[in-house]
Order: sequence, then structure tokens, then C-alpha cells
Amino acid sequence: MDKTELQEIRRELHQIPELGFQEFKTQQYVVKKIESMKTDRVSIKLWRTGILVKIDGLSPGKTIGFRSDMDGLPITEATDFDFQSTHDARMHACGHDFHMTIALGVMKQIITEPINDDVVFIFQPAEEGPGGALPMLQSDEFQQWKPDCLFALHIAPELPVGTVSSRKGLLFANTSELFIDFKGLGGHAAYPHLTRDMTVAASSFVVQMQQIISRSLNPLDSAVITVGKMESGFVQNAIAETARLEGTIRTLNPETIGIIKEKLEKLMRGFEISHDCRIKVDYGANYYQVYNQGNYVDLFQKTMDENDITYKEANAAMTGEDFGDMLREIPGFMFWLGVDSPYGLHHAKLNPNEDALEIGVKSVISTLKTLTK
Ligand SMILES: CC(=O)N[C@@H](CCC[C@H](N)C(=O)O)C(=O)O
Repeated sequence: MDKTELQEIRRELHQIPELGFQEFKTQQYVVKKIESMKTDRVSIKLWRTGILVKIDGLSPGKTIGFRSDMDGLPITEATDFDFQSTHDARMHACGHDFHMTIALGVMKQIITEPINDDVVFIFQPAEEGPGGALPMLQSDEFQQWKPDCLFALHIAPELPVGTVSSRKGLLFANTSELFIDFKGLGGHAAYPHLTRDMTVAASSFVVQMQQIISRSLNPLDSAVITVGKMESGFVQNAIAETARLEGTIRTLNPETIGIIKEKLEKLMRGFEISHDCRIKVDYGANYYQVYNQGNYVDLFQKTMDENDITYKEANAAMTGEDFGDMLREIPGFMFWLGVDSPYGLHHAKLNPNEDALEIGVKSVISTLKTLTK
């Protein structure tokens, strides 16, 4: 697939971002592309809004998996692209349009020039939430074509085009979503003493929560609590009866998530007393860390060197990825692909350089060829 075709696919996908498990148009689009290159070596299965594609190898000894995620984010795009999202308040702000395009580009080449082993392409829904990797992994469809090893990539806005990056061991953090609902008593803005103001309670909770990181954890055990969304009240002159915080917890150590949750719940009980309110927490989706197997990273680095793609050693990051749940059961690794965007992941102006599409295809194909030897 040449650069123009890759660019066209990426732009078409960019225009139809959908949230987790709602990737209906995306699934239809990707299936149509696969159908257009299908031969009798290719089999397709659908799982919910995801897709599995198996390409028969020439003399298969094993199955190699390559996974790409499919969903977008509830973000209103603020780029000036002429191929902007056509869906209100939805954006491919995490590069999954790139990931799917690269998978299709690799697939086209593997169909025309099969490798020895079977290859399974996994188009996985709901990476941003509520998590598609684990239920997909557990599905009959996946288990029937379960790969012996697998890998995936993620775009990296801060890395130059032509560069890839990974590391042995921990690459991405453990995550837990965080939804906290406050219920007090609303009333007139002029009579705070007759109310229980949940804007004040929730604001104070956001600030206090940060002290769990600085005072309850070992300083050498890094963690993050971020509140990305806060809602309360209806109008400027009424006190809010309810408030809601939506956020996420990130830790480098799987056990630390439990410590944070325990402390959070103690803090909640204290706030219930001091603010005379009820507080409920829901932890939503939890992803296990992405832990790369060292031997695969060694092979990947060697393959990149042989293919004139610059390999850089990565640091562990506080980003999460439900691919960690797949790697927990199947050996493999994940790597970052440099796309040189002035704006980062989850930014409304994310602008990955499309020259990275060809590098992505080359890095995946050369890795498949190494793994099949
Ligand atoms: C690569 C990336 O950005 N992944 C997401 C995964 C989100 C998981 C979940 N919704 C959460 O926020 O905990 C990320 O935000 O790191």
C-alpha cells in the first residue's frame, strides 16, 4: 500500500470516530477494506464491534498476532484539518485511526507476500473504555485463533518520524477509572447555612485526594490521580445538591492501586461526616500494566536496526492500555511509533505526521518477518 492509499484510509477513519463498543461504522469500513483485498488465504470473524482476520501462512508453525485498537474519544476536535471528525464531540485523539490504517497496510502486504506463520490481525474495540481487550481475549472467536505471541504499537507525539521506542518490562501503567458521586442539599445561593454545598465538598475532595499520592505512598512508588471532569449545579445563584468527579488512577505497581483505593474510601467517609453528605465511588474499567517480554524487545530492536529505523529506549509511562490484559496471557510486547505532533495524546489538536504511516507498516512487517524465522 503506498503513502497515498494509507493517507486516504487514515483520513476516512479520522472522520468517523466512535466510542467504545459503538464502533459500528468503523467496523463496517474496515471490513469493507479487508473484503477488497480478500483471497482464499484470508478468513474473517466479527466479535461485537471488533474484527479478527487470519492470514494463512506458507508453512505455519505458530500464529503471530498484531493488535490495533478502534475507538475514539469524547473530545471535540479543534484541528483545522479538511478531514475533521464528522461526529459531534468525538475525535480520534489517541491515534487509533493511525493504528487501524497501519494494520490494513501490513495486512495487504502479508496477503500478497505471505510469511511462513499464520498471522491474526486483531481490531479491538473500546481501548479508551470500558475495555475491550479482556472480553475479546476471553471470547470463543479469539480463543479459536489465539496467537502464540502478539504485539501492538501506539503513536508517540513527542518522538520524531522514523523513530520507534520500547523497553523490556513495564511500559504502561496499571489503571483504574474513578467516578465519585456526591449528594448533599441544594438551596438558594444566599443561604449556604441551610444547605450542604456539593460544589465546595467536591472541589475540596479533588485537592485533598492529591495528598494520598504525596503522603500515603512510598515516594519511590510513582502514582497519579487525575480528575478530568467535574460537574455540579445548574445555575449561578443556586447551591448544588449533587456533584460528580470523573477521573483515573495510575500506578507503576499493580498493588499500589489497592492502597490508593483504600485511602480514597477513608477520605470519602471523613468527607461524609464533615460535609454531611453521601459519597459513592465506582471504579469503572481497570487495566493491567503493559509488561513487555525482554526477548521480544531484543528481537524488535535488532530488526529496527537492520531496517534503518531508529530505536530509542523508552521510559515507563503513566498511560494505560488494555493490551496489558492480552500480554498477561500471551507473550509479546508493545512499542511507540514516533509521529512528531506539536500536541499530545488526548489533545483536541493532535496532529500526527502522516509520514509515520509508512514507517509503522515497515516496522510491523519487518517484525513479523523476524518472528516467523
Ligand atoms: C494510550 C492511552 O491514552 N490510553 C488510555 C486508556 C484509558 C483507560 C481508562 N479509561 C482510564 O482512564 O483509566 C489512557 O488514558 O491512558
